Amino acid sequence: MAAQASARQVPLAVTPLAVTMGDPAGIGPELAIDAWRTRETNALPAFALFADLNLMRETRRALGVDCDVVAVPHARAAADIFARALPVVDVPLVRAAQPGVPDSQNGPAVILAIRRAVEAVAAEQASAVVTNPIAKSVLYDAGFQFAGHTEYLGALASELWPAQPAEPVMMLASPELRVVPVTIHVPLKSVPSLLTSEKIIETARIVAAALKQDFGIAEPRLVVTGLNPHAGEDGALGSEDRDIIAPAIAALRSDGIDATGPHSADTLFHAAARETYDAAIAMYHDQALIPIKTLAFDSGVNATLGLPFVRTSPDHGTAFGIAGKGTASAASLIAAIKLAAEMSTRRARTVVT
Ligand SMILES: NC(=O)C1=CN([C@@H]2O[C@H](COP(=O)(O)OP(=O)(O)OC[C@H]3O[C@@H](n4cnc5c(N)ncnc54)[C@H](O)[C@@H]3O)[C@@H](O)[C@H]2O)C=CC1
Ligand SMILES: NCC(=O)COP(=O)(O)O
Repeated sequence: MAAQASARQVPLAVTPLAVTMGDPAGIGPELAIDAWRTRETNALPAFALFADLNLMRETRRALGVDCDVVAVPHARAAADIFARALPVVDVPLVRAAQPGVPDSQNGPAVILAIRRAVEAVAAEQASAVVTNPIAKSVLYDAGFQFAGHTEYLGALASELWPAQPAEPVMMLASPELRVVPVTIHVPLKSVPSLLTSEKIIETARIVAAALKQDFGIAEPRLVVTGLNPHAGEDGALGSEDRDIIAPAIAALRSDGIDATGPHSADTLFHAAARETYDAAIAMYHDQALIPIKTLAFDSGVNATLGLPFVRTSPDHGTAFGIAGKGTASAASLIAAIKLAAEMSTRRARTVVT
């Protein structure tokens, strides 16, 4: 007899989120303090910050804000402390961070904070991961082998959840728009050779499943962009649209997925067009991210789909130019924290054991 599926209810109210410090010289530390300080007005769930304890105390002191910073031994302990203090799981840096001055010597601690946060979810001490921005080139100098969080989280998922599939897909989501780049952190000149029908199909399947599971959309509508101007103009302006993208859409449709295209990317993001779909699958990074960062820089959230755990992040980067000044907006981090809580709540309701 087949094993009967049953829903496992994770007690989310007492399972904090795991938030990472990001680059300690960027705006991540001050945004985490800002998010904590607005926890009541923004109705934020409890979170534990995986960061250097001294960094957080120094950041609070430099900003001159009221925020008690308390060390906790693990993420779950944050639940009892969050109402009165910012709970920090200490991940020590090797050198004191200076706002706006990235230091690759601190790269290993930045990477370790991400790993520790994911391990906390694997150990059911945290319900989801929210990452603050990292500077990729600084981490590359420290020997980081992955293009960004998205790719690193895919590797961590395979290591920590070996029995579950992990195919990380980047989505940027806001109330105005959801976009997904099929190719992510690659040079523009490599995009045509990396695009395959299989990659587009796999990405779109993951997006359709996530729109149902994580966003509660029963019948997701996808649009797929072309690669070339005017989606190739019947092959006159490039063949990828006709030979790679169109067959992928046909395969998705025959699988019952409501996908249309290839559409001209330049006319897919105006207000009336956005009403016609739940997510736009784009062929490369800037094709997807320019429209959402233009429309929704403050509310945009980067979510990694296709993993056995929930991960979100603000849509912006480390903003070294304004780090330490206390002027950075925490709106996108706050939106990321809220979305992580919503996504993990939805998943907890449908976890099958
Ligand atoms: N999730 C992540 O880890 C991401 C990391 N990055 C990294 O960030 C670094 C810098 O990238 P940039 O392209 O310069 O993008 P950026 O987002 O750091 O900065 C772009 C512009 O937006 C402003 N800005 C960014 N966030 C802001 C905020 N919260 N409040 C007010 N103004 C804000 C900055 O001051 C700057 O003028 C790169 O090394 C990149 O790898 C970029 C995007 C995402
Ligand atoms: N431009 C988006 C970005 O760089 C975020 O990448 P990741 O670090 O979340 O993979």
